[in-house]
Amino acid sequence: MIEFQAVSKRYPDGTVAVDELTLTAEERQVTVLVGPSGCGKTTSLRMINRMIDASSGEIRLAGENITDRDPAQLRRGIGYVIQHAGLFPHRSVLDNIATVPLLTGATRRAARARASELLETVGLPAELGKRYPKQLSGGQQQRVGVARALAADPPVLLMDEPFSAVDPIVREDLQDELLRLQSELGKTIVFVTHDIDEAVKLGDKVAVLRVGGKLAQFDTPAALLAAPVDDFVSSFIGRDRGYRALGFLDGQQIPLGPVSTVPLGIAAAEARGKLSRAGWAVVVDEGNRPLGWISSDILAAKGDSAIAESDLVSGGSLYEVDSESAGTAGSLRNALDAALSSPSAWGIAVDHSGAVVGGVDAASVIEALAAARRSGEVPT
Ligand SMILES: Nc1ncnc2c1ncn2[C@@H]1O[C@H](COP(=O)(O)OP(=O)(O)OP(=O)(O)O)[C@@H](O)[C@H]1O
Repeated sequence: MIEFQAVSKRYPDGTVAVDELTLTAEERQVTVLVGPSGCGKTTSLRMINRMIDASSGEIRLAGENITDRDPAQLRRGIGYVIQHAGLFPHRSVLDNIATVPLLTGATRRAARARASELLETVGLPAELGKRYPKQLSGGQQQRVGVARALAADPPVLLMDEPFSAVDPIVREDLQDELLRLQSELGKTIVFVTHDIDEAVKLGDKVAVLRVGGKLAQFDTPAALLAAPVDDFVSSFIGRDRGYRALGFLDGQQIPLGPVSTVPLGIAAAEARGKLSRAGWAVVVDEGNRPLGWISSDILAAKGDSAIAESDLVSGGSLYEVDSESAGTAGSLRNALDAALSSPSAWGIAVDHSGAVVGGVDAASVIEALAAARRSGEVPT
């Protein structure tokens, strides 16, 4: 656990970068510091490993004031990942990852073995170990940066805009990977970003800072989206917050309705009798997994021939009712998106094997939201 108690940082030129910051980053959780440029995020992060010393206040790590610790020894328990990975350009990937174990007395062989293991942990193929950083993509370099920070198995990980320099798709992959890693490793992570979407996706708790280094709000992502404390926070959170807040509400209370399904290859005449009242059916494979939609109009044009894949209208997103993956799967947002993106306006609900278990429409998602509000599950 990392506790900031009334911590301030005033630089020699008089700039107050952090002003009386008080917050606790809980053990084994991801705490995100987010806010506009210059609000003191990096300064706050670097005070934790004493790359910057606070001007006043106290930071306690596992109950101990960090100023009582030797900075070098303190940093051995704290991994640090930065934008552009900060890799040594003239060392191979494996040697980059092995840096800290070598410094702390591991043999070359043990350090390299640990480095290979970590390459796999962060999802990189072993053969990349021999390359130099510039021979990797930006996303791969960031993964190596994470592996290097994990090499000494530190309980605490500080991450300063680690994914900002990569394109949005790679960035999402890296975020998903971090969530997966975190569910296995359970580090105490403090993560800095200026991107509110990244903050609410990754954070167990999110601290929104305003310029001048003042804490505006410290809350769970769900509470932040549902009830921003003031205009600054709500404008920083931005558009669509009502929709994004649905991502934190479990869809389990939505009643699933029946969905008409027909197997691929069935004769059009037979399928006609199985359409829903609105004139649609989901075509499924032998595992009852959805392949696409068929409508009365399409069937009318088919006469008596069998339904082929080329006849299908592609479906929208799927509502994954019992997904264990990180992210918004299984949430009201997932359900609403499935309904809104479906050609029939009826979202397909699937189980963990991808098989159809029912359908969901937008109205029942809205009703589930209203029920969550009545029960106080949604902060107001
Ligand atoms: N060494 C320094 N001397 C004087 N002022 C500094 C110094 N380092 C940072 N600052 C100022 O302190 C404030 C906070 O800087 P910091 O880098 O912590 O912000 P940040 O929120 O991480 O910003 P960004 O998102 O742009 O990286 C800014 O006004 C910055 O200009």
